[in-house]
Amino acid sequence: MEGGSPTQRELKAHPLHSFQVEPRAYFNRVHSLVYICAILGLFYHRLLQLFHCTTFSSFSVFLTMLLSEAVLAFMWLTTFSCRWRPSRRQAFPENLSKLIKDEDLPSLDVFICTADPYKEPPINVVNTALSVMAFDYPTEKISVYVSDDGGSELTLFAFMEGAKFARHWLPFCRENGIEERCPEAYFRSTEGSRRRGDKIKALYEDMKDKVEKVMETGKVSLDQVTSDEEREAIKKWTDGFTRKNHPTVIQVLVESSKDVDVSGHKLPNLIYVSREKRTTSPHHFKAGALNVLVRVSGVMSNAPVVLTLDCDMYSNDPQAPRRALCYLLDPQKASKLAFVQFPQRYQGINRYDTYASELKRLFIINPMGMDGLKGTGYVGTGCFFNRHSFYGGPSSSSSSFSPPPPLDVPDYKCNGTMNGCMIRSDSVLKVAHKVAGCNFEHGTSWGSKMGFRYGSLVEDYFTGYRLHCEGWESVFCHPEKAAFLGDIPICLDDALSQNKRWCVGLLEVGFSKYSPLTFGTTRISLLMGLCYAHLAFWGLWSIPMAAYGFLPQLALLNQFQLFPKVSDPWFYLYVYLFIGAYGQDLFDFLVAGGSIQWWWSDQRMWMIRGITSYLFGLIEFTLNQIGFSATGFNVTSKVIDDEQDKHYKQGIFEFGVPSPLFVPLVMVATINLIAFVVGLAGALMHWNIEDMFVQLFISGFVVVNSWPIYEAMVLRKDKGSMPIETTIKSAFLAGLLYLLAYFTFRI
Ligand SMILES: O=c1ccn([C@@H]2O[C@H](COP(=O)(O)OP(=O)(O)O[C@H]3O[C@H](CO)[C@@H](O)[C@H](O)[C@H]3O)[C@@H](O)[C@H]2O)c(=O)[nH]1
Ligand SMILES: [Mn+2]
Repeated sequence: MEGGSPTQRELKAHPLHSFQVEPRAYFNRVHSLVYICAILGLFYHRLLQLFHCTTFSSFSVFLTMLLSEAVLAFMWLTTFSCRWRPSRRQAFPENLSKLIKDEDLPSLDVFICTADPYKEPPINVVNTALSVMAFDYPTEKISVYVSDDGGSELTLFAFMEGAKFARHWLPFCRENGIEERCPEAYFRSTEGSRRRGDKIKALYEDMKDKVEKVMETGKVSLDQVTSDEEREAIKKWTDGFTRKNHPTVIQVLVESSKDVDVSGHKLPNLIYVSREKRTTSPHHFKAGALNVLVRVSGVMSNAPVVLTLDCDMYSNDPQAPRRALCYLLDPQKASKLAFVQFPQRYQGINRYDTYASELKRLFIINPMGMDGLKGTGYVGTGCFFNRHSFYGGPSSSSSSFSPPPPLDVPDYKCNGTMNGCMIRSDSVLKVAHKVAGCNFEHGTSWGSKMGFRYGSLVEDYFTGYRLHCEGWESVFCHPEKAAFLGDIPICLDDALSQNKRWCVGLLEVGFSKYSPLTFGTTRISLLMGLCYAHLAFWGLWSIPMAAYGFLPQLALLNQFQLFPKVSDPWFYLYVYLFIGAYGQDLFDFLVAGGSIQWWWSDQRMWMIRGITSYLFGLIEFTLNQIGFSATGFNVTSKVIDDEQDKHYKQGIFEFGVPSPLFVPLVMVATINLIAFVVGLAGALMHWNIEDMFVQLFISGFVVVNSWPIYEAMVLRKDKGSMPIETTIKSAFLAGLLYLLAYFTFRI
């Protein structure tokens, strides 16, 4: 470390962090054991049924049920590994300052990725950058790198304006003790909104207006920029410059060693990078962008600590770097610690969390479970890395946090530290352009053994997983106050498409030679491998979901019994399997600070994703494998449409677009409603309700969950209702399915 690590004695007096296994771990273990026995019972019962089948159709129906339940059981077993040792940590940043002087803190490189100015408004990206430039951390030690995969002069222009505003914003925060360092969030807050007419507010509005103006015209004209340097930069957008085909643009907007704010203090470095793109060369999406930043920053500032952020994830806690350092600088952990991950948390979630955007299981519950083993996975944003982890496995020799090696670039003589050379100097810029070129990685280990890993659409998951396989560890840092806050999709199609992309990316890992089931369980540990497998095979949820969404209902309509009747003792096994799984899920959710209402939305979205995102994800992945198509990284829109926003705030589902994802959803909703009504009427009139009770219950449960879909199909007339073509298409397909079932059950 730059100033020497704290000694054991000092650490005893001023601990940097604490760790505790949650008491519920023991309950979880016992319950899991009981549940596993129940699963074995289920298989036994299903096999008995199979042996007693007399017709081919009943045999295939029971076999489908058995296979679906095998998938459910597999997924249950993998969640069990996340429940084995849930743990909780606490960091004590107040002790850090007692052990390490500010001037001895390591420098910090922050990477912010953006990819499309029309889906990710540049003014928001600027806000994210300003919020981290204003971290409660020695400013001259911070360098912020913005990667613009959209290759847009609009984004560069926004950052030119942002750099000027930073000169006012940073001293303003410092002098007034402002906690909220993201300007937009600050001016929205009660305290900030009182600043109407203030100079700082006027400056902010002025910047925003300028950025909005260029956004409207879609172009930056040369009279909109003030200095020669800016004009030269904008001139790089020549006629042949497109987002998919353009040379590297690197613009140093603020240089710490030269530029000061309005009160004379040093500013952080701020560097805009748009890597070279050629249609002939793969660019590996976000992972590729991050690797370019690893190298460009390696040439310019080469900080030992790197923070990665998505463009919408602004800093909500200026202490976040110091919290992360409580772990990264601990001499007992340092040599093996690859990263400290803060959970993804979001602003603007509505009262019901309609689309389960909080993703509590993915971002909080499971990470707490993995943190008790070897550490949580990487989730793409809000993560502080030890730069060493980009270059290979942990070294067994060093016991403390050491400065990273200089970047290995042929003919590169600069020593790779800020003190070494000015980052605007020609020699540094020349190398920086070279390492940002699209051919630089040819024949190197970047993306395979170095940096962020290629080969999956979820580069975050894959990279974290590979680091764990190499022997690195990680830490889940989950303070009450969110360290970073991001945007959520506010219409169903966006939410489901995002999940579909994740699902494809996860399957890419699940079925690769690095599959967590084989590679992971042997390289890390059995339990860690299973935790990773739980995510990798998300797409498989769609199999039992589709089976349970259609089969029991179609069977009910044809009076075919799939489950034991109420008076049969086996009935209680199914009751327990249902209540045990749902109950444990609710329990986990509540313990992690959730409410019943949000849990309800969460389980509903789980079912919705099951037959939409996961199903389409699984199909798309299969098609990709046999070479039919290739999936790209479809960036999630962060633009707020007013009408959608209104609906979201009211908790109304937003359909609106005729998305193919909605087709199976409407089919399930329709078939379940019909099955429930017909089944109930039939049961009340002529058959015995107890025979079909389980099937009736399942249909009823789906109907209750599908309420918003019925509303959108029949009752609503607004723009967010279900497009009529989707309803017609789905009704037609549901009819076909019914006919198919009718003949199957009757042969
Ligand atoms: O070619 C690309 C595509 C995306 N991005 C950036 O990647 C980030 C994440 O993209 P987004 O559309 O917001 O995807 P999400 O699904 O919301 O992102 C989650 O999932 C991704 C993996 O699929 C992770 O990379 C993210 O960190 C994680 O928040 C954004 O800042 C984008 O600008 C790029 O830089 N280059
Ligand atoms: Mn995002």
